[in-house]
Amino acid sequence: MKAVIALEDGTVFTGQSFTGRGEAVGEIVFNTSMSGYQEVLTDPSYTGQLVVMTYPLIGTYGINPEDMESAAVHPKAFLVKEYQRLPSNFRSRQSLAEFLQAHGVLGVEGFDTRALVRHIRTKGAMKGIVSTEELDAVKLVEKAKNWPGLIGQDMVRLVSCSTPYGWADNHPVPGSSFSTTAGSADGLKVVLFDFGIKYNQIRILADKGCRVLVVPATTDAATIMAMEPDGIFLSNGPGDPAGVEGVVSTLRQLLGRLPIFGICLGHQMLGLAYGGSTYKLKFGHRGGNQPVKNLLSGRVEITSQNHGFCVDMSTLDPDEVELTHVNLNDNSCEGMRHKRWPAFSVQYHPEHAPGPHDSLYLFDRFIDMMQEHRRST
Ligand SMILES: NC(=O)CC[C@H](N)C(=O)O
Repeated sequence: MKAVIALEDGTVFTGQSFTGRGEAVGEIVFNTSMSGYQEVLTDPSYTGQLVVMTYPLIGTYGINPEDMESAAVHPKAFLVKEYQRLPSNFRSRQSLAEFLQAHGVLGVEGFDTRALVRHIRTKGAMKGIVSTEELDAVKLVEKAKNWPGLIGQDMVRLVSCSTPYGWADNHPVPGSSFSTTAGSADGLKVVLFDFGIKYNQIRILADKGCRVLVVPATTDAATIMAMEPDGIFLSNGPGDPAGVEGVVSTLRQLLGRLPIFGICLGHQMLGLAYGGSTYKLKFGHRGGNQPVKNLLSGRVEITSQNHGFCVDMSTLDPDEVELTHVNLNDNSCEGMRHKRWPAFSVQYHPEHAPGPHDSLYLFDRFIDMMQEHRRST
Protein backbone atom coordinates (compact mmCIF):
# COMPACT_ATOMS: atom_id res chain seq x y z
CA MET A 1 0.00 0.00 0.00
CA LYS A 2 1.40 3.37 -1.07
CA ALA A 3 2.45 5.79 1.68
CA VAL A 4 3.53 9.41 1.27
CA ILE A 5 5.99 11.10 3.65
CA ALA A 6 5.89 14.91 3.58
CA LEU A 7 7.97 17.42 5.52
CA GLU A 8 6.91 20.91 6.54
CA ASP A 9 9.40 22.45 4.07
CA GLY A 10 7.68 20.75 1.12
CA THR A 11 10.05 17.76 0.71
CA VAL A 12 8.14 14.60 -0.25
CA PHE A 13 9.04 10.87 -0.43
CA THR A 14 6.94 7.93 -1.52
CA GLY A 15 7.15 4.48 0.06
CA GLN A 16 4.92 1.54 1.04
CA SER A 17 3.21 0.72 4.30
CA PHE A 18 4.07 -2.70 5.73
CA THR A 19 1.45 -2.44 8.49
CA GLY A 20 -1.71 -1.43 6.62
CA ARG A 21 -3.50 1.91 6.55
CA GLY A 22 -2.69 4.87 8.75
CA GLU A 23 -1.61 8.46 9.13
CA ALA A 24 0.74 10.06 11.65
CA VAL A 25 2.07 13.57 12.16
CA GLY A 26 5.00 14.50 14.40
CA GLU A 27 8.62 15.56 14.58
CA ILE A 28 10.70 13.49 12.16
CA VAL A 29 13.98 12.23 13.68
CA PHE A 30 16.61 9.65 12.71
CA ASN A 31 18.38 6.97 14.74
CA THR A 32 21.76 5.56 13.62
CA SER A 33 21.76 2.36 15.75
CA MET A 34 22.39 -0.79 13.70
CA SER A 35 20.21 -2.94 15.96
CA GLY A 36 17.89 -2.41 18.91
CA TYR A 37 14.77 -1.35 17.02
CA GLN A 38 12.55 -2.95 19.69
CA GLU A 39 14.17 -0.86 22.43
CA VAL A 40 13.89 2.27 20.26
CA LEU A 41 10.18 1.63 19.62
CA THR A 42 9.40 1.07 23.31
CA ASP A 43 11.43 4.10 24.55
CA PRO A 44 8.85 6.66 25.80
CA SER A 45 11.21 9.53 24.88
CA TYR A 46 10.05 9.11 21.24
CA THR A 47 6.49 10.22 22.05
CA GLY A 48 5.29 12.64 19.37
CA GLN A 49 8.00 11.62 16.88
CA LEU A 50 8.28 9.76 13.58
CA VAL A 51 11.46 7.66 13.67
CA VAL A 52 13.64 6.89 10.63
CA MET A 53 16.34 4.20 11.00
CA THR A 54 19.55 4.79 9.01
CA TYR A 55 20.50 1.08 9.12
CA PRO A 56 18.93 -0.23 5.89
CA LEU A 57 17.52 -3.65 6.86
CA ILE A 58 15.15 -3.74 9.84
CA GLY A 59 13.07 -6.55 11.34
CA THR A 60 15.57 -9.42 10.94
CA TYR A 61 15.37 -10.73 14.52
CA GLY A 62 11.67 -10.02 15.18
CA ILE A 63 10.31 -8.96 18.58
CA ASN A 64 10.76 -10.76 21.93
CA PRO A 65 9.13 -10.33 25.37
CA GLU A 66 12.39 -9.63 27.26
CA ASP A 67 13.66 -6.50 25.49
CA MET A 68 10.71 -4.21 26.16
CA GLU A 69 11.77 -0.79 27.51
CA SER A 70 8.16 0.03 28.46
CA ALA A 71 4.78 -1.60 27.86
CA ALA A 72 3.90 0.46 24.75
CA VAL A 73 5.21 1.66 21.38
CA HIS A 74 5.84 5.40 21.45
CA PRO A 75 6.89 6.76 18.04
CA LYS A 76 3.85 7.56 15.89
CA ALA A 77 5.42 5.95 12.82
CA PHE A 78 8.48 3.84 12.03
CA LEU A 79 10.25 4.46 8.71
CA VAL A 80 12.83 2.07 7.24
CA LYS A 81 14.61 1.39 3.97
CA GLU A 82 13.74 -2.31 3.81
CA TYR A 83 11.51 -4.29 6.14
CA GLN A 84 12.58 -7.95 6.61
CA ARG A 85 9.44 -10.09 6.57
CA LEU A 86 11.00 -13.36 7.74
CA PRO A 87 12.52 -12.78 11.19
CA SER A 88 14.86 -15.44 12.52
CA ASN A 89 15.95 -15.52 16.15
CA PHE A 90 15.49 -18.01 18.98
CA ARG A 91 13.91 -15.31 21.16
CA SER A 92 11.55 -13.94 18.50
CA ARG A 93 7.84 -14.37 19.27
CA GLN A 94 6.35 -11.90 16.81
CA SER A 95 7.30 -10.07 13.62
CA LEU A 96 7.97 -6.34 13.71
CA ALA A 97 4.92 -5.74 11.46
CA GLU A 98 2.63 -7.69 13.84
CA PHE A 99 4.04 -5.76 16.81
CA LEU A 100 3.47 -2.37 15.17
CA GLN A 101 -0.04 -3.37 14.08
CA ALA A 102 -0.90 -4.55 17.60
CA HIS A 103 0.10 -1.10 18.91
CA GLY A 104 -1.55 0.83 16.07
CA VAL A 105 1.72 2.29 14.77
CA LEU A 106 2.34 2.84 11.07
CA GLY A 107 5.41 1.16 9.49
CA VAL A 108 6.68 2.38 6.12
CA GLU A 109 9.50 1.05 3.91
CA GLY A 110 10.84 1.41 0.41
CA PHE A 111 12.04 5.01 0.13
CA ASP A 112 15.45 6.71 0.14
CA THR A 113 16.10 6.91 3.90
CA ARG A 114 19.61 8.29 3.25
CA ALA A 115 18.26 11.26 1.31
CA LEU A 116 15.70 11.97 4.06
CA VAL A 117 18.32 11.78 6.83
CA ARG A 118 20.82 13.96 4.94
CA HIS A 119 18.04 16.49 4.43
CA ILE A 120 17.20 16.67 8.15
CA ARG A 121 20.90 16.78 9.03
CA THR A 122 21.42 19.77 6.74
CA LYS A 123 18.18 21.66 7.36
CA GLY A 124 17.53 20.66 10.98
CA ALA A 125 14.70 18.97 12.88
CA MET A 126 11.34 19.26 11.16
CA LYS A 127 7.68 18.48 11.44
CA GLY A 128 6.54 15.69 9.14
CA ILE A 129 3.60 13.54 8.23
CA VAL A 130 3.22 10.07 6.79
CA SER A 131 -0.03 8.79 5.34
CA THR A 132 -1.66 6.05 3.32
CA GLU A 133 -5.00 7.90 3.51
CA GLU A 134 -4.15 11.23 1.93
CA LEU A 135 -1.69 11.06 -0.96
CA ASP A 136 -1.90 14.69 -2.05
CA ALA A 137 1.50 16.19 -1.17
CA VAL A 138 0.26 19.79 -0.89
CA LYS A 139 -2.44 18.83 1.62
CA LEU A 140 0.01 16.70 3.61
CA VAL A 141 2.61 19.49 3.82
CA GLU A 142 -0.14 21.78 5.10
CA LYS A 143 -1.12 19.26 7.79
CA ALA A 144 2.53 18.88 8.86
CA LYS A 145 2.90 22.66 9.17
CA ASN A 146 -0.26 22.88 11.26
CA TRP A 147 0.92 20.34 13.83
CA PRO A 148 1.82 22.37 16.97
CA GLY A 149 5.26 20.75 17.45
CA LEU A 150 7.09 19.69 20.62
CA ILE A 151 8.42 23.04 21.82
CA GLY A 152 6.85 24.23 25.06
CA GLN A 153 4.58 21.15 25.37
CA ASP A 154 4.38 18.95 28.47
CA MET A 155 4.74 15.46 26.94
CA VAL A 156 5.76 13.84 30.24
CA ARG A 157 2.19 13.77 31.53
CA LEU A 158 1.28 11.55 28.54
CA VAL A 159 3.71 8.77 29.51
CA SER A 160 4.42 8.98 33.26
CA CYS A 161 2.81 6.24 35.39
CA SER A 162 -0.37 7.25 37.25
CA THR A 163 0.42 5.25 40.40
CA PRO A 164 3.71 3.99 41.93
CA TYR A 165 5.18 0.58 41.16
CA GLY A 166 8.06 -1.63 42.31
CA TRP A 167 9.98 -4.23 40.27
CA ALA A 168 10.38 -8.03 40.35
CA ASP A 169 11.29 -10.70 37.79
CA ASN A 170 11.82 -8.13 35.03
CA HIS A 171 8.29 -6.72 35.48
CA PRO A 172 6.58 -3.78 37.21
CA VAL A 173 4.77 -4.66 40.43
CA PRO A 174 1.96 -2.15 41.17
CA GLY A 175 1.93 -0.72 44.71
CA SER A 176 3.69 1.80 46.91
CA SER A 177 6.30 -0.44 48.51
CA PHE A 178 9.94 -0.55 47.56
CA SER A 179 10.94 -3.75 45.76
CA THR A 180 12.79 -6.36 47.80
CA THR A 181 16.40 -6.95 46.90
CA ALA A 182 18.71 -9.89 46.37
CA GLY A 183 21.80 -7.89 45.50
CA SER A 184 24.65 -6.30 47.36
CA ALA A 185 23.88 -2.57 47.53
CA ASP A 186 22.80 -2.73 51.20
CA GLY A 187 19.14 -2.54 50.19
CA LEU A 188 19.47 1.15 49.37
CA LYS A 189 16.03 2.65 48.77
CA VAL A 190 15.79 4.55 45.48
CA VAL A 191 12.79 6.58 44.34
CA LEU A 192 12.70 6.80 40.56
CA PHE A 193 10.80 9.71 39.00
CA ASP A 194 9.01 8.38 35.93
CA PHE A 195 9.23 11.02 33.22
CA GLY A 196 8.93 8.22 30.61
CA ILE A 197 11.33 5.74 32.14
CA LYS A 198 13.10 3.00 30.20
CA TYR A 199 12.94 -0.31 32.09
CA ASN A 200 16.67 -0.92 31.86
CA GLN A 201 17.30 1.95 34.28
CA ILE A 202 15.11 0.13 36.83
CA ARG A 203 16.64 -3.27 35.97
CA ILE A 204 20.20 -2.06 36.52
CA LEU A 205 19.48 -0.46 39.91
CA ALA A 206 17.47 -3.53 41.02
CA ASP A 207 20.18 -5.93 39.76
CA LYS A 208 22.76 -3.99 41.74
CA GLY A 209 20.73 -4.61 44.87
CA CYS A 210 18.81 -1.36 45.26
CA ARG A 211 15.20 -1.41 46.44
CA VAL A 212 13.37 0.56 43.77
CA LEU A 213 10.06 2.42 43.72
CA VAL A 214 8.95 4.20 40.55
CA VAL A 215 6.69 7.21 41.16
CA PRO A 216 4.61 9.54 38.93
CA ALA A 217 6.33 12.71 37.71
CA THR A 218 3.82 14.80 39.68
CA THR A 219 4.79 13.33 43.09
CA ASP A 220 5.60 16.20 45.47
CA ALA A 221 8.73 16.64 47.59
CA ALA A 222 7.01 16.01 50.95
CA THR A 223 5.64 12.66 49.71
CA ILE A 224 9.11 11.68 48.46
CA MET A 225 10.80 12.63 51.76
CA ALA A 226 8.13 10.67 53.71
CA MET A 227 9.26 7.53 51.81
CA GLU A 228 12.68 7.95 53.44
CA PRO A 229 14.69 7.05 50.33
CA ASP A 230 18.50 6.91 50.18
CA GLY A 231 18.52 8.54 46.76
CA ILE A 232 16.46 9.95 43.93
CA PHE A 233 16.74 8.91 40.30
CA LEU A 234 15.42 11.12 37.48
CA SER A 235 14.54 9.21 34.31
CA ASN A 236 14.60 10.03 30.62
CA GLY A 237 11.41 11.28 28.99
CA PRO A 238 9.85 12.88 25.93
CA GLY A 239 9.50 16.42 24.60
CA ASP A 240 10.76 19.82 25.64
CA PRO A 241 12.11 19.94 29.24
CA ALA A 242 11.00 23.57 29.51
CA GLY A 243 7.38 22.49 28.92
CA VAL A 244 7.25 20.02 31.84
CA GLU A 245 5.05 21.35 34.62
CA GLY A 246 5.74 21.17 38.35
CA VAL A 247 8.94 19.12 38.37
CA VAL A 248 11.42 22.02 38.65
CA SER A 249 9.91 23.28 41.89
CA THR A 250 9.80 19.73 43.33
CA LEU A 251 13.48 19.23 42.49
CA ARG A 252 14.41 22.57 44.06
CA GLN A 253 12.91 21.31 47.32
CA LEU A 254 14.85 18.03 47.12
CA LEU A 255 18.28 19.27 45.99
CA GLY A 256 20.93 19.10 48.68
CA ARG A 257 18.83 16.82 50.90
CA LEU A 258 19.41 13.49 49.12
CA PRO A 259 21.76 12.14 46.41
CA ILE A 260 20.25 12.68 42.94
CA PHE A 261 21.19 11.03 39.63
CA GLY A 262 19.53 12.16 36.38
CA ILE A 263 19.55 10.71 32.87
CA CYS A 264 18.58 12.57 29.69
CA LEU A 265 15.31 14.45 30.43
CA GLY A 266 16.18 13.93 34.12
CA HIS A 267 19.50 15.68 33.46
CA GLN A 268 17.74 18.51 31.62
CA MET A 269 15.24 18.94 34.49
CA LEU A 270 18.19 19.22 36.90
CA GLY A 271 19.72 21.92 34.64
CA LEU A 272 16.46 23.87 34.89
CA ALA A 273 16.24 23.31 38.67
CA TYR A 274 19.80 24.68 39.06
CA GLY A 275 18.50 27.88 37.40
CA GLY A 276 19.78 27.24 33.87
CA SER A 277 17.99 26.92 30.56
CA THR A 278 17.78 24.38 27.73
CA TYR A 279 17.78 24.80 23.93
CA LYS A 280 16.86 22.67 20.93
CA LEU A 281 19.70 21.00 19.04
CA LYS A 282 19.73 21.32 15.25
CA PHE A 283 18.82 17.67 14.61
CA GLY A 284 19.54 15.90 17.92
CA HIS A 285 21.65 12.87 18.86
CA ARG A 286 20.06 9.45 18.37
CA GLY A 287 22.09 6.29 18.02
CA GLY A 288 24.49 3.89 19.67
CA ASN A 289 27.93 5.34 18.92
CA GLN A 290 28.05 8.95 20.12
CA PRO A 291 31.55 9.79 21.45
CA VAL A 292 31.56 11.52 24.84
CA LYS A 293 34.60 12.66 26.80
CA ASN A 294 34.50 12.31 30.56
CA LEU A 295 36.37 15.46 31.63
CA LEU A 296 36.98 14.09 35.13
CA SER A 297 38.77 10.90 33.99
CA GLY A 298 39.95 12.03 30.54
CA ARG A 299 38.43 8.86 29.04
CA VAL A 300 36.21 8.72 25.97
CA GLU A 301 33.02 6.69 26.20
CA ILE A 302 31.02 5.45 23.23
CA THR A 303 27.44 6.13 24.25
CA SER A 304 23.82 5.46 23.44
CA GLN A 305 21.76 8.61 22.95
CA ASN A 306 18.29 9.86 22.15
CA HIS A 307 17.71 13.53 22.66
CA GLY A 308 16.82 16.71 20.79
CA PHE A 309 17.27 19.27 23.57
CA CYS A 310 20.36 20.20 25.57
CA VAL A 311 21.35 22.09 28.75
CA ASP A 312 22.93 25.47 27.99
CA MET A 313 25.96 25.48 30.30
CA SER A 314 26.50 29.21 29.72
CA THR A 315 23.31 29.84 31.74
CA LEU A 316 24.72 28.07 34.83
CA ASP A 317 27.16 29.43 37.40
CA PRO A 318 30.47 27.49 36.98
CA ASP A 319 31.15 27.95 40.71
CA GLU A 320 27.97 25.97 41.40
CA VAL A 321 27.70 23.49 38.51
CA GLU A 322 30.61 21.78 36.77
CA LEU A 323 30.59 20.40 33.22
CA THR A 324 31.74 16.76 33.51
CA HIS A 325 31.04 15.25 30.06
CA VAL A 326 31.17 16.72 26.57
CA ASN A 327 30.02 15.40 23.17
CA LEU A 328 33.03 15.12 20.87
CA ASN A 329 30.95 15.59 17.70
CA ASP A 330 29.55 19.01 18.57
CA ASN A 331 30.99 19.94 22.01
CA SER A 332 27.53 20.06 23.58
CA CYS A 333 26.96 19.33 27.28
CA GLU A 334 26.68 15.60 28.03
CA GLY A 335 27.02 15.64 31.81
CA MET A 336 27.34 17.88 34.87
CA ARG A 337 27.59 17.74 38.64
CA HIS A 338 26.70 20.12 41.40
CA LYS A 339 29.68 21.31 43.40
CA ARG A 340 27.98 21.60 46.80
CA TRP A 341 25.13 19.09 46.61
CA PRO A 342 25.28 15.33 45.88
CA ALA A 343 23.72 15.61 42.43
CA PHE A 344 25.03 14.59 39.01
CA SER A 345 23.56 13.75 35.64
CA VAL A 346 24.26 12.77 32.04
CA GLN A 347 22.53 13.64 28.82
CA TYR A 348 23.24 10.24 27.27
CA HIS A 349 21.91 6.77 28.17
CA PRO A 350 24.30 4.78 30.41
CA GLU A 351 21.61 2.07 30.65
CA HIS A 352 22.56 1.13 27.06
CA ALA A 353 19.27 -0.23 25.71
CA PRO A 354 20.25 -0.42 22.90
CA GLY A 355 23.93 0.53 22.86
CA PRO A 356 27.38 0.09 24.38
CA HIS A 357 28.05 -0.56 28.09
CA ASP A 358 30.93 1.93 28.54
CA SER A 359 29.04 4.18 30.96
CA LEU A 360 27.58 1.66 33.42
CA TYR A 361 30.01 2.95 36.07
CA LEU A 362 27.65 5.89 36.65
CA PHE A 363 25.17 3.61 38.44
CA ASP A 364 27.99 2.51 40.79
CA ARG A 365 28.87 6.14 41.41
CA PHE A 366 25.23 6.77 42.40
CA ILE A 367 25.32 3.79 44.78
CA ASP A 368 28.60 5.06 46.33
CA MET A 369 27.01 8.47 46.78
CA MET A 370 23.97 6.98 48.53
CA GLN A 371 26.17 4.84 50.80
CA GLU A 372 28.23 7.89 51.72
CA HIS A 373 25.07 9.87 52.43
CA ARG A 374 23.75 7.03 54.63
CA ARG A 375 27.00 6.99 56.62
CA SER A 376 26.90 10.76 57.13
CA THR A 377 23.30 10.92 58.43
N1 LIG B 1 15.74 10.52 26.06
C1 LIG B 1 15.38 11.63 26.67
O1 LIG B 1 15.17 11.69 27.88
C2 LIG B 1 15.16 12.84 25.78
C3 LIG B 1 15.00 14.12 26.52
C4 LIG B 1 14.25 15.17 25.72
N2 LIG B 1 12.93 14.74 25.40
C5 LIG B 1 15.03 15.53 24.46
O2 LIG B 1 14.59 15.24 23.38
O3 LIG B 1 16.08 16.11 24.54
